[in-house]
Amino acid sequence: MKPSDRIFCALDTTDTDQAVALARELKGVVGGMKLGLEFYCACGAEGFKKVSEVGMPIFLDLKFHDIPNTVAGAIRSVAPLAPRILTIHTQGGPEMMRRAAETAKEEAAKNGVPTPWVVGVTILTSLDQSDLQAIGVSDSVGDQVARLASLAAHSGLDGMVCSPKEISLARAVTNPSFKLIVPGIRPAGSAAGDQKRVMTPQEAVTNGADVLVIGRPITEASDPVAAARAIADSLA
Ligand SMILES: O=C(O)c1cc(=O)[nH]c(=O)n1[C@@H]1O[C@H](COP(=O)(O)O)[C@@H](O)[C@H]1O
Repeated sequence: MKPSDRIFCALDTTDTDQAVALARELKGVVGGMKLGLEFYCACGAEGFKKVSEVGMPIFLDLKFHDIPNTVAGAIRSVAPLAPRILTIHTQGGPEMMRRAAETAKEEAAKNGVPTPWVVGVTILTSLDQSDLQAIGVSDSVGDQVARLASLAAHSGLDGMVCSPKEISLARAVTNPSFKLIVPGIRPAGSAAGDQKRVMTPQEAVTNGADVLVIGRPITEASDPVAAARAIADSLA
């Protein structure tokens, strides 16, 4: 695997044509595309299929967070799209995570497509210690991420989403095949925006990230392909 294959570019847009155009330009420069709530709520499964036709792995990031039966149903609904990675929230609890992982396997077999990695979002990278306190979590961010990482691994998930700052803590409680998907990535000098727990792409990979999720530092650059190439080169 080339180092740049680790990069999934977040196409946070409501415009299918724009997403397809950028996916075509970034093909071969990064490893895959991430389509999330903004894109999917506007463009739906049809939009997903158009981006998928470009021929890169797609990370479908809908962060399912509901009761086990509803999350299993949502996974059945998107399974025919054959995403490479799917997100759910670890805070849905162990039974929800177990059902999600089982359903993804069953549906992939039924549809004759590869099973996606079902990965659990832990503590969003836009939150810091004071935000956690505001929602009644008195543990440190690191302790809470480690707790959710262990729960996710024991509940049958393929991996988890965390900030680059918690990679070592997550690794310490999971086995090496457990995938660490890492947003909150900012090349030196780029604006953090709403992200609070950030590191550079190089630092995240050195710490052990399997996948880097990078949006605005690429999509809002004056030359997105050059920006993606510079990030890829920094990993080589
Ligand atoms: O699940 C995610 O991908 C995710 C989890 C998280 O904790 N933080 C986070 O930023 N993300 C996603 O990662 C992407 C980061 O985008 P940028 O901040 O523009 O690089 C967005 O599409 C977010 O939805």
